[in-house]
Amino acid sequence: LHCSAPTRWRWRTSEVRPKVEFCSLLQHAGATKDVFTMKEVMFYLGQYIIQKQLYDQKQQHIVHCAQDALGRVLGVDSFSVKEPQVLFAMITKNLVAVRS
Ligand SMILES: C[C@@H](c1ccc(Cl)cc1)n1cnc(-c2ccccc2)c1-c1c(C(=O)NCCN2CCN(C3CCCCC3)CC2)[nH]c2cc(Cl)ccc12
Repeated sequence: LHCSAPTRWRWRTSEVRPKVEFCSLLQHAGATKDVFTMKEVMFYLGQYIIQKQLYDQKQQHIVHCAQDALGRVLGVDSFSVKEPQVLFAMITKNLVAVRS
């Protein structure tokens, strides 16, 4: 089990406030608020990646974001969705806990 990934309970209950630029990405994907559960953050990020076609057509678990705001926010040119720990570490840098 990925110890750094939020436990299932925290996934749905604790709320986070994304930092400004990160929040505009989520709103681009259809979010209409500025406080989310982690589950919602991941849902909207998934939608963002799909809408902007950032995933590799051949290897669909690879996301290329060097030319996108997502890359600036996460601080990487690409990542694999098969490395949740790496992903959570990058994403949590852009979140402020609201209610643990
Ligand atoms: C299990 C989940 C996940 C969730 C969290 C983590 Cl840390 C890793 C992985 N996941 C598995 N593949 C994806 C994925 C792959 C390519 C493009 C978009 C999403 C996702 C991601 C979801 C999501 O909410 N996923 C719903 C079901 N997915 C199935 C895959 N579907 C895609 C398959 C490739 C072709 C496009 C659709 C999209 C819906 N949210 C994410 C946000 C980011 Cl920053 C990165 C990845 C995802």
